[in-house]
Amino acid sequence: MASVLEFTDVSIIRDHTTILDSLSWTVDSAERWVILGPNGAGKTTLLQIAAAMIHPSAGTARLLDATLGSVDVFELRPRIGFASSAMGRRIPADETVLNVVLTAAYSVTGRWNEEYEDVDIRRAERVLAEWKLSHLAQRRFGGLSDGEQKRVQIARSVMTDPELLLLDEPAASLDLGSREELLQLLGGYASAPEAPAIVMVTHHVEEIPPGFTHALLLAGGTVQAAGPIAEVLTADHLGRTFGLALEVRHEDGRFTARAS
Ligand SMILES: Nc1ncnc2c1ncn2[C@@H]1O[C@H](COP(=O)(O)OP(=O)(O)OP(=O)(O)O)[C@@H](O)[C@H]1O
Repeated sequence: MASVLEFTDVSIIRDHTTILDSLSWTVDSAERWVILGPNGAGKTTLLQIAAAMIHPSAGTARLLDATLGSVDVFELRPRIGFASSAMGRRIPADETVLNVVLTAAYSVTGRWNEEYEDVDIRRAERVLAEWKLSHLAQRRFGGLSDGEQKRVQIARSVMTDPELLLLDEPAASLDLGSREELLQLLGGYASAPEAPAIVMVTHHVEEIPPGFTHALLLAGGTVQAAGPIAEVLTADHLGRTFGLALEVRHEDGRFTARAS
């Protein structure tokens, strides 16, 4: 199994504050990771390094066999899919769903004057079908529901067939039906052997799709626990990470947690 991400003693320091503290972590190509931790733990910052958007202040971050700092990030980024609400806000509201997904092939948001190839259009249509969006292909992005917009952002992030897929809180703000629909799609995608390595940040264990294999718990910029999901998402580890006594259940590939 090849590693797609390898962090060694990675720290991020901003304004004299240590946001990530000497973090070491490896993700292999067949693994699907979830990152959990309280507000301000450093989850989004960690994902930004994994997306080659920021460099470590100290330590070494290797992504897809390249070391950040000695590689052209503009060559690296198209190989990494990234969906977050911050990126969603940059998508023009009047763009059609088909074009939002299609423009990923050219790493731009908004369709300007690119000439698209038939092969890209066919792939975009296939990706839309995979994420149950075909019926919305000609609708404007800004007019979609939150749940539909999240699915479009994920479809866009997988359009380039990435080797690493990063998802920052994909189920945040969704109603129960939209969340379950998204988790079913994500679970199906994650379970396919040809899917890329996936790293997903979430606030809730209930939002972890079935098929995820590993978990990393982060608090105060340090790793509290990391490894196979069933060994990490225990009442002990989660309780320590969130600072309260918890009861955790794991049934049919899904987790629930509540104060005990
Ligand atoms: N440029 C910066 N300068 C100073 N502090 C920063 C900077 N960027 C982030 N931080 C701080 O670093 C900490 C970690 O932020 P980050 O967004 O990574 O956390 P998070 O775990 O994703 O939080 P949340 O769950 O609330 O989204 C926060 O306390 C944040 O205020």
